Amino acid sequence: MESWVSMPKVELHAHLNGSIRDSTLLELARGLGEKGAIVFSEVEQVILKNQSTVTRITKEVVEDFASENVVYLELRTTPKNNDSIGMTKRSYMEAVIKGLRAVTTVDVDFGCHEMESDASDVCIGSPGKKIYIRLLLSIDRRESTASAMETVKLAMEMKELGVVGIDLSGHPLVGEWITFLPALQFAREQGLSITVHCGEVPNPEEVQAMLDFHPGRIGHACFLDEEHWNTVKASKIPVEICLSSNIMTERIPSLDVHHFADLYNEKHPVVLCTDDPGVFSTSLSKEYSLAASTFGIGKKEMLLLAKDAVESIFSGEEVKRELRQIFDSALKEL
Ligand SMILES: CC(C)=CCNc1ncnc2c1ncn2[C@@H]1O[C@H](COP(=O)(O)O)[C@@H](O)[C@H]1O
Ligand SMILES: [Zn+2]
Repeated sequence: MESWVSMPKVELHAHLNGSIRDSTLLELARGLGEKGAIVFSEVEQVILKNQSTVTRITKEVVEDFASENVVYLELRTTPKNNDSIGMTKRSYMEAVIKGLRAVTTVDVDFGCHEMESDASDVCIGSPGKKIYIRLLLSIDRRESTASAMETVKLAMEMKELGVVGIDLSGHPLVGEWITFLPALQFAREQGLSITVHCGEVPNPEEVQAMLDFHPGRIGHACFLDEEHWNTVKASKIPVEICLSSNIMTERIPSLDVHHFADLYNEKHPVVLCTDDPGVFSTSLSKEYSLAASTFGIGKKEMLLLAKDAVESIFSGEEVKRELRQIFDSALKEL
């Protein structure tokens, strides 16, 4: 395990509230009583209680990813309104940003070089270990077009704080693509990148509509037919691969039939990700270890796979260049 932990890695598909530390989740969930299995809706209620919890969770999630040598993290979260406690989508996101600023174990770069003012306040920490954090704001499939649009507008206003894109997630059986399309189109026009949870359940019409939109990346891609795959491959849309998530949610019956193998063999851009490390008791290092042992991939090839993920990030050329250097030095040390 140790070599997978020490290997530099890029994480592009992690939901903030699916990444809560077990110990923190237990502490927060204690109030839920002895109910056994913890379900998202209940956890969400606990999280929604106050913004200092959001700040704490964010700080810990970033520190946990940094501790396993994730050097670039695109963290996604759904901005939430909760009238009863005076939480707005904006104040929720402010609590997230506060959490990024509270990180102490590692230097956090969240795009502060793009800040027009107050740069010294944003760029904190001491020289040494560094993690790039960029944010994706998620639209939940339960949301209306207006609510989705509100999230996109918030994302635009937060570009200077490291927001680089929009994600579409939530229960795959809820909501219609047509509801989210106007907001996603608007996001693209405004220069935001887009990733969508695509084909988590069989829904060929929606998968086709998503691919016609040509998102910057797609997540999961468990239920794509041959024609869909031809489109994905021809247009080189990178696929966020979440092995443990797909197995534990029974989207894929077993790892040996997972589409990762075909995509990897065809040199299609794939990025290993955790999805919800807290929910699926995993980590990015564990996902690397799992992929290596299941598909018989050696250390060097895994490091090259991690390096290739750099080409699929939503940050610009400057960040990519710096990340490539990190991987090149790691490759030299192998
Ligand atoms: C059953 C399960 C966990 C499946 C994993 N696959 C997923 N598919 C779609 N949306 C998801 C998934 N995991 C997390 N999310 C989204 O991420 C949210 C939690 O993170 P956040 O509150 O956005 O910070 C969930 O409420 C849900 O909207
Ligand atoms: Zn996901």
